[in-house]
Amino acid sequence: MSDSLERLYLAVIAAKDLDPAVSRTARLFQRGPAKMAKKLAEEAIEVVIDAVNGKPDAVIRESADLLYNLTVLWASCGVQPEDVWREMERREHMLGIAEKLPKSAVKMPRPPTPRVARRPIVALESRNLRKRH
Ligand SMILES: N=c1c2ncn([C@@H]3O[C@H](COP(=O)(O)OP(=O)(O)OP(=O)(O)O)[C@@H](O)[C@H]3O)c2ncn1[C@@H]1O[C@H](COP(=O)(O)O)[C@@H](O)[C@H]1O
Repeated sequence: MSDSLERLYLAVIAAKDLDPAVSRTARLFQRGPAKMAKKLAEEAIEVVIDAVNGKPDAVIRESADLLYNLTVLWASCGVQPEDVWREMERREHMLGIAEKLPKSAVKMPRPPTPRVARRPIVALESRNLRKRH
């Protein structure tokens, strides 16, 4: 999967300076990051709608459009696919470490003890009390 995304990213980089009249990618670069972000968000919503409506074939097609628009946005903000893979590897490594830790080593923080407001202690001594007659 990462190979095909890298090829797509390179195709996007190669197309971004073409004539906007013939290249959708060049058109997106001409319109700028806000337009790219809008297209990405629209594709994400289409994926979500198709998934909720139980249309896996449409989810596949819209996911391919989503990934195309994601690579366009990466390219526009100077993010390379390797940067994303590196972050994914970092997370995988961190989770691997967490899985290997013995359960006893993982200390759960204690819930804070509720603080009860104390009333001042007043000594009641009967000899100081005046008797009512
Ligand atoms: N991989 C893709 C790719 N995936 C999806 N898309 C396009 O993105 C569209 C999704 O956006 P929309 O649903 O909004 O489509 P639309 O409504 O028909 O189009 P617009 O209103 O946005 O013009 C799809 O219909 C595809 O045409 C892609 N366009 C280009 N590429 C690749 O990008 C590279 C550069 O291509 P050009 O941009 O054509 O130079 C080439 O390698 C292409 O294969």
